[in-house]
Amino acid sequence: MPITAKICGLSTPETLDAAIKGGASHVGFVFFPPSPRHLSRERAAQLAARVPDHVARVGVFVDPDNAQIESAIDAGRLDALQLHKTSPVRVAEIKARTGLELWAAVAVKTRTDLDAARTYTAAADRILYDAKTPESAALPGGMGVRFDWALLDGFRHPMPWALSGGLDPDNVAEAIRRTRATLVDVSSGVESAPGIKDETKIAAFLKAVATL
Ligand SMILES: O=C(O)c1ccccc1N[C@@H]1O[C@H](COP(=O)(O)O)[C@@H](O)[C@H]1O
Repeated sequence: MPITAKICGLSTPETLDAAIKGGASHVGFVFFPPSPRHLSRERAAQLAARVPDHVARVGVFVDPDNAQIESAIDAGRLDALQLHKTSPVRVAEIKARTGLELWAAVAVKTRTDLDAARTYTAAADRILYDAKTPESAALPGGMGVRFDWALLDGFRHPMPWALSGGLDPDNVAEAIRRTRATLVDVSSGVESAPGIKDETKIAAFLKAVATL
């Protein structure tokens, strides 16, 4: 099965184009004001217009309300929604309202954390295993925190899934070999500073994925 990749937190035409040119299957637009990657609706609309049909636009949210979601879907022409810190009931409501592909982020630090994946079976289309960030952290993701990939050994995934959390051009091949992920997601690992994507790192990440 080909390995695919999402480059998340894109905010400029140049870095978006680098992700598309490098072969990303998905591009991520963050709609969460505390994030250095947060996009205004205007900026999202400008970027969305550059994305060809074969690349999916994923909106990233943290327990959003309906108005936030609806304006972002319109502006970013979103194909899928990635929801962090959002309950299974709320994910199901959002699925019913939007009809879009829904990704439920599951924050992982211990094996027990994986149990949450099963609570989304009726609501989400994909689980995104992400590293749990510290309680005091400003963001639930996008901080380059990695979890122990061995926690996924022998775990029966209840639905399609993707791997994220602390991936970068140097470790993504090992992560894929270790976990057998077929979709990987990166944000800070292809940046030169928080919120500043690096075209060279994006290309290196996608090359590392493509050579597997
Ligand atoms: O990137 C953000 O700013 C962000 C904000 C709020 C929720 C999630 C966010 N990013 C997601 O976090 C994971 C892991 O990121 P990293 O590669 O460890 O930096 C990724 O799925 C991003 O989409």
